Amino acid sequence: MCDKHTHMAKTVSVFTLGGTISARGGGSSPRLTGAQLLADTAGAAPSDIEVEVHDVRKLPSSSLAFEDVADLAEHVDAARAAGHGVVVVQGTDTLEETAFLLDLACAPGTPVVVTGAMRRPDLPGADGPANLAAALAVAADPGCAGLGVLTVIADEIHAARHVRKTHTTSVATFASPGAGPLGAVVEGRPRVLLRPARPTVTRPLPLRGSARVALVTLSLGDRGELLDAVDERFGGLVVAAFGAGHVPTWLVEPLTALAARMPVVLASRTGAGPLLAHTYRGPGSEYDMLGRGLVSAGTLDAPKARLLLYALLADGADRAQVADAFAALA
Ligand SMILES: NC(=O)C[C@H](N)C(=O)O
Repeated sequence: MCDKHTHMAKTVSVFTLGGTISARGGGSSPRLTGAQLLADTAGAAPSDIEVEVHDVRKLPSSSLAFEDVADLAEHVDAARAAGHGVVVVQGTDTLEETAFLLDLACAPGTPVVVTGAMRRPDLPGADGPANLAAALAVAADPGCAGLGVLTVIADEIHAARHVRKTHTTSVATFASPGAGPLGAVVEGRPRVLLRPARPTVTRPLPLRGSARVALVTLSLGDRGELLDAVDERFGGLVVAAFGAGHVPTWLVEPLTALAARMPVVLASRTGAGPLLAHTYRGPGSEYDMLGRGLVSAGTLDAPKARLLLYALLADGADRAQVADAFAALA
């Protein structure tokens, strides 16, 4: 339990990237700065910490790129090397992806928390100030270190590896289907109920290389035209397959051919639960496809599987290293 204020980190570094939390007027007025966001927490944040604010980007999170997160990871590493807790403030649309990339890229250290808001700061019931105050409380608490990168929204603490945006407008949009939250912020204090069984990666993966990884989500009647386009353009592929890892019989051969040329990761389009390994055995089943050289995404959803494959390939991983990294997370 990290529910005591007695061991607070003295300083928390806040890095802002943009998002709805700062989008006063929906983009018709200048974005709120990090300093303004902090002022709006109006005493709800812990009073016994120093906060350093750095406005790093001013973007909707749909326009964040790998380079932006690579820059951010360097800021985060530097802040943690100085012993600071870290809060990243950004849009919710890709919040889980930034959090997971930081989980892959940053060495273990002080707590790192990603937060944002669903309601603009000029709308009634704006959730940004409460989310930022709760995120600061978690980032300042050394008892919340060692949990991997976290998200804090609507008073829930989630692991980057499992959290997803699950609703277009609800302020309680973030959930960890199949895993559940790690804890909650109650009366301004973090309470951790669960700790991850293992770290997300054993070695931080730099995000500075480049790799092209496609994500193809299957749907009924897919004839495989997008798979044809993958071959020339990409160095890796994630297939978001049906259910527990199933593809149509007519895509078995095209996927097998692709898997002979590049790492192909088999994920589920359902967004929750593990990929199966041997429950179904017919053509196009998970057993069939994994036997044909596809790599199981395990419990990673398809977008996160794409990020892990990207980070591995950008780091120069070969096929065996890709398979090992996914197996280690399963
Ligand atoms: N709630 C939000 O922050 C959504 C916004 N479009 C973003 O991700 O930047």
